[in-house]
Amino acid sequence: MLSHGNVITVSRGELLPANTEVLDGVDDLVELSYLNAPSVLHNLQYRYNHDIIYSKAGPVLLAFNPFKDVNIYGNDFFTAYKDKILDNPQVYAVADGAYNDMMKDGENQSIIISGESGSGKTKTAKFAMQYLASVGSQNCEMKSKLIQTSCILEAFGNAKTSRNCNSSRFGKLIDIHYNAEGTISSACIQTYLLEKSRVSQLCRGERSYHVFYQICAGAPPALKDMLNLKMSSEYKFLKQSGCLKINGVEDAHNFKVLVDAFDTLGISHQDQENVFHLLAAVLWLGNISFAVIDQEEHVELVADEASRTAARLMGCKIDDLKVVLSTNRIHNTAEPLKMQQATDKRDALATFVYESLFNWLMEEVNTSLKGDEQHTRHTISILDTYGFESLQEYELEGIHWKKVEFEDNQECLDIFEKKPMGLISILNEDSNSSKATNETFTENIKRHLSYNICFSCEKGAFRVRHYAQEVQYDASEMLEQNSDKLQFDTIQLLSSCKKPLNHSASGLMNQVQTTGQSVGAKFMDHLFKLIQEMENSKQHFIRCVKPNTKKLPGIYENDIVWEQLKCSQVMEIVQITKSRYPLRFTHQEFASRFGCILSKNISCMDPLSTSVAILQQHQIPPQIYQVGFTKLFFRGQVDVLENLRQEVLNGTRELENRFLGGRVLLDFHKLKIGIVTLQSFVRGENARKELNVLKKQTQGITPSSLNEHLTTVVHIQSVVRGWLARKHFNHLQQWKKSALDRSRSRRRSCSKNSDLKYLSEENVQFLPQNVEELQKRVVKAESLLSERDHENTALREQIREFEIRWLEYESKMKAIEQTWQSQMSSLQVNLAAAKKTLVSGITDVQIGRPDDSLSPNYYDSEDNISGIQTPAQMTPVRIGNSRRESNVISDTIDFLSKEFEQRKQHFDNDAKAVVNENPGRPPSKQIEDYKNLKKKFEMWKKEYNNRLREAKTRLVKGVHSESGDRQTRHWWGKLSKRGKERVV
Ligand SMILES: Nc1ncnc2c1ncn2[C@@H]1O[C@H](COP(=O)(O)OP(=O)(O)OP(=O)(O)O)[C@@H](O)[C@H]1O
Repeated sequence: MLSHGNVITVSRGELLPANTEVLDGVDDLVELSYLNAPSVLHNLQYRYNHDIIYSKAGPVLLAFNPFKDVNIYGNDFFTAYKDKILDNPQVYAVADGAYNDMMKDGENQSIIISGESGSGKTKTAKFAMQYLASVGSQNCEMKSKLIQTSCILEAFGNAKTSRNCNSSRFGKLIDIHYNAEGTISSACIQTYLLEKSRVSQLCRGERSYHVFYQICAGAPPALKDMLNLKMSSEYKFLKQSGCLKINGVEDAHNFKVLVDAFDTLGISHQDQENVFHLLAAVLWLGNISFAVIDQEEHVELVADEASRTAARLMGCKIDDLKVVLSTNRIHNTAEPLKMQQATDKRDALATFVYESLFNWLMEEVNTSLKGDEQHTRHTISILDTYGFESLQEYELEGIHWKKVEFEDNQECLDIFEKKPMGLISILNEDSNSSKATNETFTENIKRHLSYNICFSCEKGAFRVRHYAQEVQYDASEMLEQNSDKLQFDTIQLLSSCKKPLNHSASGLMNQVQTTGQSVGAKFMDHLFKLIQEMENSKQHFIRCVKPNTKKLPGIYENDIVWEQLKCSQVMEIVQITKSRYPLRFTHQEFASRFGCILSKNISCMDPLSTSVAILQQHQIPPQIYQVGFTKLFFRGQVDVLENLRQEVLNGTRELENRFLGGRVLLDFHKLKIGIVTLQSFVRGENARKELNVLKKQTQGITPSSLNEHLTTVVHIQSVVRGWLARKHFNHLQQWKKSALDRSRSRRRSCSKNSDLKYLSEENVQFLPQNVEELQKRVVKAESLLSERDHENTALREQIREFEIRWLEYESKMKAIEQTWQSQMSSLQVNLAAAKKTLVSGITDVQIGRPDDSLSPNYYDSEDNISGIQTPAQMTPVRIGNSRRESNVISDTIDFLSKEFEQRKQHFDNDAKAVVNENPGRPPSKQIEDYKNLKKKFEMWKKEYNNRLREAKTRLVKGVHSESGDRQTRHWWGKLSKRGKERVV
């Protein structure tokens, strides 16, 4: 049954009363009127069944693990909480509260997440981190890096346990640093106490670190070849627990996600390769086996695939590995090891390599998260450890309060941390002593701790009664486990390895060796540093609760939940919150914060009086606050005061803005006036300079000469104007005159029409009115004139073209004429020659000179080239026939000769006429005339040639006998020869 008292208890499986109060919409357990275990549990169950996984227990956020995806995260919810649209309990609300407090109060903040394994701490921390990364992320790169770190941390630091398939096997503190504007400047992740024994030892059904299974399943073939990587079932370290897979988890896919995260964080491919080498080396180290070599069961490393591959991947010689793992070097002598010792040494080496790798990776992650650290102002830390609250304060301050007793854990804590003889101190001392054994250690703790009521000791073990329950510890291996030392030869081996990460590992190892810190000492060191950090920040608590052990959604096990609430003392916290004064200010703080809303002048008042005066002036009910000696205590936020302060601040800001605005305006006007004055000075100066330049330029010009110039200009203007006026006048006169003439002539022709007289007079009178008309005409005439001008220009251009062509034609005609002339002269020559021959022939006939040289072929065929042919109408006459016939031939020749002269004259005249008499005739027409003339000439020439040939025949046949033949032949032969040489 339930019982109330100092400690609230509920027995396992007990049913809750049916009438327990359930308040729909009550987010905070503090609001419950019946604050007892059943009502608390009933309300939480009700909420859980309605998928409301977050509730408040005073200052603590209770987060129930839903074991399923609930749609309350992501961008929309982020915005809703950021913009205060939603304010119900949620991890985003806590993160937002921390961020706002940091910005408002300028204080570091911490979110402390606690809960048992599998309750959802890692998930909750991830959501908080995502919110804080987004709210302060103008730096998107930093945001994605921060989010990607979870993936690396989980791969290397999480494993499947019996309680949680993704259990974090290390503690972590995530520090997110912000600048004054609230933007992330950098981040840092500190990790604590990795469970390194998990590398070599696994409980049944559990797994080693996820990354081993991921690399075996997801490494690409080339990488697998390089590392000689097998399936996870081939490695002793992995297969020993009989669990290689997790339902619903894709190891191969997660390997790709891991590599992406490495890339996002800027871890080089070479470093990634080194990391994979060492992971494979750890797996192959686990497969190294030993063979017994003597009677005393000493062993030696077997040089097989496992040892060879492990040595290769670590970058050391297999012989060195063999010596280190098979012997212990003590004072320059190598002592052979037995099977267990050799196996332990091998496991220690593998474990150490993995731990060093983990630490190196964290350093790399932090290097990548380093940003603009110079501008860091404040930090929000996310931690998974529970905080503490001091209640002694109320008494010291003289505050009246209803004391809530809750079980003090100090006795239990003393067992571990009390100095000089707490468990950790004794453990450290004995670990450093060469004489200490497990037995002496057990004796020691029994002697020093038996006084503590929470401690009891048995043979080889001891028991501690913790707040939740009693735990038995096995003391037999504590000394060994507490020592973190590697043997010297192992360190030497690691230092000789070629893989760069091994060097950093050995560097880390040296550090451990020199500081000589044991596991316990390191733990305490970390713990105290953490507490210090938390104490210097404002804390926000999240308690994760696991609703069932089956890890299934929708199942709410009251006793499991109750145990967790009990262990975290949730009921006490709620009761304390209800009865306490969580909000407190020193009098100085309160007076300086709210002094602005006090109407009195506070300059001469002390802080306490000011605080009291503020409370009184604003009638704050005394039941919600108490005045201590140095501080004021409030049950909650004093909204009235906060709102008033905000109003005053807003008013002041407004006033300040206006004042500043007014000042800026004033300054602006002053500046403007100054600028205008300056501009006028500059313009004046420029004008003066220009004037000086002008003065210099016009130095030679005196005012009198200027006047003369002016007079001359005016005179010219008046002359021009006069001339224009006269011209216009003359024009008008002429027009008038011509109009009168026209009217007179019309009058004469129509004398009957007496009106014409008046009409002309009218016209004359009408003239001035027609000026406009005239002007129009003038404009028209001008435009016509300009048109004509254009036409003229075009015509001129045409004429020029014609002239050019004319010159061309002229030269052609001259050439034709020359040809003509030459043809004519050739004909003339022929004719003359014919004449001469004829005369001499006649003479020869008359004196009877014989000539045998006349050949029957005496005449050449028609001379086609020269066009010279035998004269036509020349009737051949036999010499000696008659005198009359020779006269006829002579007449014919004369006639031909005359005709030739006449024709020549005609053709010459015609040719000249074509060129000279009609120069306006287009050249093409002239060419045509020429062609016609030429045709005529050709026709005449042909006909003339026929006649000439005829005359010649007659001459040859009739008149010339033998002697004439020789002469003619001589003439024709010459003519023919010449004709061939001539070119027509
Ligand atoms: N808010 C949540 N929404 C959905 N599932 C959740 C939530 N919180 C926890 N879980 C589920 O519970 C599992 C365990 O959660 P988580 O790993 O965060 O527990 P833990 O407290 O960190 O455990 P450990 O201490 O062993 O690391 C998660 O893998 C996830 O399946």
